[in-house]
Amino acid sequence: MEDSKVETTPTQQNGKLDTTAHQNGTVANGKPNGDHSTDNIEFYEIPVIDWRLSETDKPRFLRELRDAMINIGFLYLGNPPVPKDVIERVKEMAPKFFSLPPEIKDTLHMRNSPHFHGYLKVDASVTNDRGYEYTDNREQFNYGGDSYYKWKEGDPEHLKLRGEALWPPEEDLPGFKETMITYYNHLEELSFKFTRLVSEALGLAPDALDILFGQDRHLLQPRAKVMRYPGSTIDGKVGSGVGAHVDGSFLTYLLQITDHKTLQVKNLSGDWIPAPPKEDTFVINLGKTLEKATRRVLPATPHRVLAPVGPARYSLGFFSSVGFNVRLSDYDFDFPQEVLDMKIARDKKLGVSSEFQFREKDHELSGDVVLSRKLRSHADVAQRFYPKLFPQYYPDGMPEKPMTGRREFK
Ligand SMILES: O=C(O)CCC(=O)C(=O)O
Ligand SMILES: [Fe+2]
Repeated sequence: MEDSKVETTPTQQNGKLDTTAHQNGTVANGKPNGDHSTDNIEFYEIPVIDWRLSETDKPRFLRELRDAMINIGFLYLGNPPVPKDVIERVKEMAPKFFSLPPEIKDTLHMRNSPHFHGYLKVDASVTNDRGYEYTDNREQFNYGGDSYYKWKEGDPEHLKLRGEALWPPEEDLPGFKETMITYYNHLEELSFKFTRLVSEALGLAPDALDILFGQDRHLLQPRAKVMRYPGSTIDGKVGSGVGAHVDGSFLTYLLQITDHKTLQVKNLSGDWIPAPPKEDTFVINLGKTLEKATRRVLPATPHRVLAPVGPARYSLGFFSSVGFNVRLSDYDFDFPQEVLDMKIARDKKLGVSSEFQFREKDHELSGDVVLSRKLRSHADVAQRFYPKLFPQYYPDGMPEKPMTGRREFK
């Protein structure tokens, strides 16, 4: 989506990839040579915040969380409260999806899901990132939980967004559905707990942000996605897994399944920093929905994945989001001056204005905003399941080629 695309300005140290290191499955460390500031703003490493501190030393946990969120936008959550065996099982199971025969994956294609769940093939879109032409390259399996609102005639169209995922037949991948849903349920639980800590870290009451979720968990829009990035070079160029983007989510919880060090995040100084997998952690990043809900106290952070050269990389994302009926512009949280001062200091250092302006669509129901992004990205689903809306989005009919070059918003 256009508004998730990231304009990048080449700088000396982020201008070129170290392709030698990349061949080995690693990328150049974004650190410039020589001295550099290690303060929170020009960060060169993403902090690990240990979940256990939230029980043993909560003030420290909240302070670390606040600093990471306001000044960085990315963090590792160490020792998250998800049973280790659940994580081990999902790491083993998730990649198996992609070894299913192509005809089975085809029956599970997203074009068969009114809820935008299911399989998407390698996307050959090209992202023009920093003047380099990268070819995006990944397969995905999108899914949701097993409890959801059931759409009925007369309901708003956006309520169709949440519904049953497309699962492979049990005999073809025994245990897959159960493993993926168990993981999803744990992540959903974590996302509620973690959001309360985010609220406290920002100096609000623990339940202040809950209002964005409403009362009914069936009317929320979280999603999960398993990703496979095949090793690639195209015409001698380094391939891209997914080009620079920010997530549309509230918060994203990422499990890096393989050892590749090809996830990179962009720091506030404009440098690309590696976010390598770390044992017993999730990478957490802030999405555009949270950025808007906090009027950019918490900015969404650009990131990208380079394609590995060699064995495929696998990852699993959980994207939390707000209720269908929430209008982001309705909320103006009362942050303490200390937090606002941090935001102002950050913006000053970055040379950007601290003024925040909503766009027109932020006054719409969040369900409609999300549906609109999805319809734009998936003309085939729009045509089949949203015939009333299709002509509005595609006045010239079905586009000849699938939409490419778009970054999908979760
Ligand atoms: O695969 C990853 O590590 C990150 C994927 C990502 O950024 C996304 O799907 O939004
Ligand atoms: Fe992302």
